[in-house]
Amino acid sequence: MNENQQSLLLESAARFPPPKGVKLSYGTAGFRADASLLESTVFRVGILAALRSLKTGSVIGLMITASHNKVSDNGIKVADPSGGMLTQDWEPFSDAIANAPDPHSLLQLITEFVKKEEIGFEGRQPAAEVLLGRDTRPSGEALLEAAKQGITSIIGAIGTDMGVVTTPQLHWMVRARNGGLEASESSYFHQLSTSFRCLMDLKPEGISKNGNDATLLVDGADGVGGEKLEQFKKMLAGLCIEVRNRGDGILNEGVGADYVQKEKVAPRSFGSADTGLRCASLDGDADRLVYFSVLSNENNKIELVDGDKILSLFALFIKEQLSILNEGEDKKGNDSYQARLGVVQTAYANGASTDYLKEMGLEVVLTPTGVKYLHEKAAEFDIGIYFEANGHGTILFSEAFLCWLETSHKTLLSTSEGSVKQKAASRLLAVSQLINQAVGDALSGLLLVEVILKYMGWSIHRWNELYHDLPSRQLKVKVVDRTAVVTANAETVTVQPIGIQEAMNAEIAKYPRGRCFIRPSGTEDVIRVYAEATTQDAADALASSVARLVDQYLGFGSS
Ligand SMILES: CC(=O)N[C@H]1[C@@H](OP(=O)(O)O)O[C@H](CO)[C@@H](O)[C@@H]1O
Ligand SMILES: [Mg+2]
Repeated sequence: MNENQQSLLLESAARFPPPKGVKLSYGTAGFRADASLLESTVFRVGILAALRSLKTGSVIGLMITASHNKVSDNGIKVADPSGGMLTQDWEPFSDAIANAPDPHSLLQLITEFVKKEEIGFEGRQPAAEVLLGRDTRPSGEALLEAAKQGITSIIGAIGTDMGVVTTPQLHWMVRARNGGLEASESSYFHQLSTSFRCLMDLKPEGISKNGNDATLLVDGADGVGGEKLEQFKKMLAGLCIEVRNRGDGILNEGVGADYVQKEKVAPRSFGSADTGLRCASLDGDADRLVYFSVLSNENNKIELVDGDKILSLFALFIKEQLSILNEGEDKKGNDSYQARLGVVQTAYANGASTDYLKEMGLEVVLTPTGVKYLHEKAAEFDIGIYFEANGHGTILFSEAFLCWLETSHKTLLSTSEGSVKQKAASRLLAVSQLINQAVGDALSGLLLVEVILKYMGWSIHRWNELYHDLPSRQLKVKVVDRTAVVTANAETVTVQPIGIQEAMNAEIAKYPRGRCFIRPSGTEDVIRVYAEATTQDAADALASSVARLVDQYLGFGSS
């Protein structure tokens, strides 16, 4: 780095002093905190994004959002060239610069990192480009400006403001730009609506209705997703959507996918008048989706159709299309492609969903919590479907498989057998266009659910009957130091503190089909406890006894 660059960094960093006594970490999903604490972090992540763009020679994304957190919080996440999450190799650097106490120590960290990563400052003009987006939080505009100043304190880097967008829209745009395509909201809406229409046109004739033609009611969490869907729904012929909570109330307060999934109650503006209808809920930045239906007679209680069931529905549909494509191919010895279809879940997936997927003959892989881990694993399959129980997930298609699919789609003969197969190939190609390949996306996920329900002729209730969830309970325990809990085997086993797993095993053994694990949260200062058993009382009792163990081993009275 030359002297001009160094003095520009020192001068601009001096305008964004970090708050005293606050330690931030990149965490499960970027930096998150009260918005008033974030200006300097966001400025510094702007520098990081510009460096990442220089290093990769590609466009990078920066999204200002705190997702389902309260409206006074905010946060920042980085999108890598593929549109996926920032490479985990750069997380320690992001933590280090976010916490550097003054401009000189910041400059030193940057200088060392640039040298280690061999980042060159010469070449193309502009040398680096970062796409910026934000959700509807009032603090977003000022934070976006701070991020822009971080970007432009790297000479030759520019920041392009994409305005108020959902998190998945921004990731999609980064992926599109790096693939040489147009990165705009209209091209995103165009791709989704075109592939949606294509799938609707390919649904089999004579499917019985089962009530799935009724209006879909959507809870927009009073955030960006509701706004966008209200705009977008006009382009979706054949689907009737009513969006509620689209920004007139307080973001995430008694609304949104996180609230609905964790509390298992209907969000604000939904009630007994909606009993039995098909409803969906988005989170604050529209990267999570759950479905639900209000139960009659019971106070705001719902039938929850969570991420595990969305995953199961997708897996069922994809598997069916693959078997149509491969029918009879073994006998003929043609160039059929045995696509590897796999599903990825975390330990939070309901045990009944994992059993169901295994019974379908699918390869099921567990990873630690956090989309970055699930996404990485899903990318190892030809078709990898991943979902967290909370509704974040997508389907990834390998380049090799898509290439084969496009070729066979073209060459399939228009014999009766060929046309059936050609339709299956068309459906899979349309799914790869509809479903966001960069990151979990509530809007594209919702369209795929809707089209599959239409294809099957299923109501939300029929879908929910795929399997019955085992009763479960989640608890949080405050401890002295949550890093004292160390887990292994995708967080299913606790290796530290020593002895706690054996004590947990003794509790688990008391309940038929009992399952329980603990882990430190990556977004809150707590230990999370998850328990599952054959009855709600048993799941509650198991969770409480393990929470007591956590408190004994690690709580404030333990030392
Ligand atoms: C049990 C649970 O829902 N955990 C969530 C939550 O992470 P924790 O590390 O559990 O706090 O937030 C993450 C980011 O949104 C999400 O990926 C994850 O699934
Ligand atoms: Mg979110």
